[in-house]
Amino acid sequence: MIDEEKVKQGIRLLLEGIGEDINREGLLETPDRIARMYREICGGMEEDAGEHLLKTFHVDSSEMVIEKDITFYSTCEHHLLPFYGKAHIAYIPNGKVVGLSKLARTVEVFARRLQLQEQLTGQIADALMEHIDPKGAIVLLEAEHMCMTMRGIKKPGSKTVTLARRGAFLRDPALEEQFFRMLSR
Ligand SMILES: Nc1nc2c(ncn2[C@@H]2O[C@H](COP(=O)(O)OP(=O)(O)OP(=O)(O)O)[C@@H](O)[C@H]2O)c(=O)[nH]1
Ligand SMILES: [Zn+2]
Repeated sequence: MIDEEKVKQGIRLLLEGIGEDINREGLLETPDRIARMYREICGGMEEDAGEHLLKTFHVDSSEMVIEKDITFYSTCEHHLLPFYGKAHIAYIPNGKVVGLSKLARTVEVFARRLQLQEQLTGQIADALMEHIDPKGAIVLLEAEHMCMTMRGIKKPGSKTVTLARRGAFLRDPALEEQFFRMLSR
């Protein structure tokens, strides 16, 4: 549960820490605004992916389903700076599928937390395995980390690519190849 009062106190301290005047006009509402913003960008902490993956539809096919180019924004737990990019998800149904929007909702649940990209990728794949019980799932994330671009090493344009394979995607390299082929079409 996000404690907005604590976030506000923290932001006031941060502003004082960097030498700002917390009483100047432009900053008066900033602690309050940032507390509301954290409720949004860390809102996934209060959500369970299972709620979105509850409703399933029966299918006879066990052909791969891919949802690609899902834009996501997350926050790096080391620097509290954004990392953002595209998520590509595929799974092989085992008698049931979920509504397509629910794949993007699953990405949102885990992206709207303080994260590591590798962990975010794995959590999405694990949620699909747990709640849809597919034959396999694979998640590819490509993202730019602001902590790598606007500060520190300063490498704008560098992309971090992470992959999580589960079930049949671990056992059968041909499935992984099919996923990459379909992504690049
Ligand atoms: N593996 C991984 N590392 C990340 C992620 N986001 C940020 N990092 C890295 O976390 C590391 C933190 O390194 P530290 O040496 O503790 O922090 P730092 O002194 O700010 O490091 P620099 O960024 O190199 O200036 C950096 O190398 C970041 O690039 C992520 O999602 N996954
Ligand atoms: Zn970072």
